[in-house]
Amino acid sequence: MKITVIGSGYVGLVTGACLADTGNHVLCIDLDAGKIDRLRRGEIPIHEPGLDTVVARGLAAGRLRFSTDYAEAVAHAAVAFIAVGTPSDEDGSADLSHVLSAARELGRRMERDTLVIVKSTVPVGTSDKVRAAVQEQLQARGVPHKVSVASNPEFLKEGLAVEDFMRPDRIVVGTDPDDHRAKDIFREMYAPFNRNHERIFFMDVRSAEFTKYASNCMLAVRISFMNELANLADRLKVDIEQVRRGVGADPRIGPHFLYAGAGFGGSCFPKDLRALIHTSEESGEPAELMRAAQNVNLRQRRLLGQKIVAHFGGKLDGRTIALWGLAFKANTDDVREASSIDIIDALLQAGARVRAYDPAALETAATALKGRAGVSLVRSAAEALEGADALAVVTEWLEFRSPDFDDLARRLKSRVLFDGRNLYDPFAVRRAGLVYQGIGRSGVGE
Ligand SMILES: NC(=O)C1=CN([C@@H]2O[C@H](COP(=O)(O)OP(=O)(O)OC[C@H]3O[C@@H](n4cnc5c(N)ncnc54)[C@H](O)[C@@H]3O)[C@@H](O)[C@H]2O)C=CC1
Ligand SMILES: O=C(O)[C@H]1O[C@H](OP(=O)(O)OP(=O)(O)OC[C@H]2O[C@@H](n3ccc(=O)[nH]c3=O)[C@H](O)[C@@H]2O)[C@H](O)[C@@H](O)[C@@H]1O
Repeated sequence: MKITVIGSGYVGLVTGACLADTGNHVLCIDLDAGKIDRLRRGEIPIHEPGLDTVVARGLAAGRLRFSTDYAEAVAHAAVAFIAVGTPSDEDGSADLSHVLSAARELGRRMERDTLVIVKSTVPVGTSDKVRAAVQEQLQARGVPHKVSVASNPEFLKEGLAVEDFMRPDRIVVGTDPDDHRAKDIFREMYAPFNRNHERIFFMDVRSAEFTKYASNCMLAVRISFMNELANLADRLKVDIEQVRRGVGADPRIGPHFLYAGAGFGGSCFPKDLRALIHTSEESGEPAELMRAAQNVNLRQRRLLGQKIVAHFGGKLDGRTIALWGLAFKANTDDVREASSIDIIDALLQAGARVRAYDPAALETAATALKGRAGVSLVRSAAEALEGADALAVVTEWLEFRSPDFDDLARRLKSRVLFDGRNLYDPFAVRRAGLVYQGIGRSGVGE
């Protein structure tokens, strides 16, 4: 099948590369000429495990191509994904300008009936706006082509994007109920990923759009709930990690996504929560749970910084804090809405100097932290510890999982370890002579 993908970021690039890998001829386009130049050379502009191999295979086979040209995109295929960004607008709603601009560009050039698939995360009703935007252009040109619009939200996780796309737990597809041609295209396109033919959930377009927000917001609420329990556990001298295992053993609850920590970040949970709250309140429905989840998270992102400041009696003048992890989670270079930024701000405000290291996010963090004096971004975990009083671990990268605690105790002047992701055994840390502070673990081994 010939497929065009508009927007070559985390979602568009993974979608295009994986669909090329299963034999389709895919053209990915983007407005960012620098990004497209790098992709043409086989360079991957984001850190995403395994993506380089899939892109290289597609380029070598001639099934994956990159362009900045909408005319080429439209000429290439009668199936076009829109996978551009939908950032938060000032009022929290999803900014649809990129999506609608892509739709207009398509409409300006379409020369045949086309299926437009909205993959970006968009509020209920957006597919209708996309259809209207395309049709308006077609009418202006006086051409009779038919546009069919489907919703196919993406559920991949950064850091596991290729794996998630190749082995999805579900493929949600919203079409007009009688759009059999669109459904056939989806069945054919997703056949290689649709294990046992059980993975595609066809539904109406509005329900598909809503399913995406419902999923992300459900997970966000779950994490905030665990964080709230963790903060209570801290006061009650309970170990939230033992509680997590006990709670997660109930199959009605399940063990995944129950990790308390320094709060959730990234380009999606915070943004999608804001967007659904906006939709909810605009529709006259109070979004009480979602607002609470949002507030808990804003507090949680600041918590580790506050714990550090409190440990040193409210002032960090002359202190240096080592930070391991800047990305919002492991296996990505993404620092959008990462807790590390809130923590760094709290530390700087209290007068500290920060030495921060991340295996993949140094470049993105340098941009995000521009203008903040007092932060040094360093090239290794060991370098971050130089002259440091305490260590704060913010991202759960594999290379931070088993440090030599005796060595840490020798290097850290004040011998304190703040574990923002509950990675360590507090007994082992304390045996090495370090003070241990996790999230919801004050009762362990004291
Ligand atoms: N990042 C993630 O893990 C996931 C993101 N999503 C959703 O997918 C959408 C895209 O997200 P990301 O891939 O993370 O964004 P991104 O920011 O990495 O990529 C978006 C790309 O679209 C390009 N672009 C913007 N306007 C354009 C236009 N008019 N024509 C052509 N290209 C254009 C940008 O230059 C950029 O390269 C968002 O709605 C997001 O909520 C959904 C699931 C997972
Ligand atoms: O719409 C999206 O963009 C994507 O958003 C999330 O994926 P992602 O943001 O890549 O990362 P997650 O693994 O979900 O983690 C999000 C945040 O929650 C935090 N988290 C996660 C799990 C947990 O138990 N506790 C916890 O604090 C992570 O540290 C991270 O900051 C969803 O998991 C994907 O299904 C969805 O497609």
